[in-house]
Amino acid sequence: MTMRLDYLSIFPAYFDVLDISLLGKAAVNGLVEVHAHDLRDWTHDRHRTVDDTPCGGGAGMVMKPDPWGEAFDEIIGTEPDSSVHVIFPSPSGAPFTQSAAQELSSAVRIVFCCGRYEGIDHRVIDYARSMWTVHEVSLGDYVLNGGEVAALAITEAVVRLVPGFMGNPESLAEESFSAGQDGLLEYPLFTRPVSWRGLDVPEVLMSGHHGRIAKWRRDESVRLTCERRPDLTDSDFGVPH
Ligand SMILES: COC(=O)COc1cccc(COC(=O)c2cn[nH]c2)c1
Repeated sequence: MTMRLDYLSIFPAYFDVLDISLLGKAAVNGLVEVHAHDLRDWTHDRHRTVDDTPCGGGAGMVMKPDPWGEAFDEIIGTEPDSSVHVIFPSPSGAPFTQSAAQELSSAVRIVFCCGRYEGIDHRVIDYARSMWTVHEVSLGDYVLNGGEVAALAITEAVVRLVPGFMGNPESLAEESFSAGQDGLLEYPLFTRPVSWRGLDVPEVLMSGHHGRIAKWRRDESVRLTCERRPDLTDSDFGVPH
């Protein structure tokens, strides 16, 4: 099953990068197909205008609804279809999580709508919700100039989970935030040389004692998670079970 990814943006060249890197292979072996579109192709004035001043006043500009609607008609269609996932990266979206990436990895079609300026006319989102499955998602509590970088990040998080994409699916199981890690942060990783610039690999990892190694890794994951991400620990988390 091929996953079709569409990107609507006034800077479609952001997505040229998807033709190389990890995604290039997926595109080549038919797992994923990528289509980037210039929103200005659906404007009709000489200046190819996509923005206007906000109703009710305020600073900055808002993206007009008309180009989005016409682009939707052509790219997605005019009939409702809940199997199409439309993603609006936005500072006011719901936090994007690994479980959201996991769910989206089984989608047949994902359309990324990259906002710029202060944002997109809200009726575009309302219209999209009446037609498709819409996700307004935030990557974090900071503001970017547009949704393109967020769309690339979400794409990578999703496509690497598509069955058949990753060479070694086992490596997915042990990552941070994956179920296999019980929602803990990943433990520190080491490889050869055993001694490097006066810094040594922890002895336990060279002991060949798998029970002790597993315990060291679990303890490190717990320590790191408590230190860096208290939000990920539930109330009695800190108490060893
Ligand atoms: C309905 O959606 C919109 O109107 C989106 O509008 C905008 C406006 C400016 C910037 C962005 C890009 O997203 C972020 O900055 C972002 C995402 N995660 N954390 C920061 C999107």
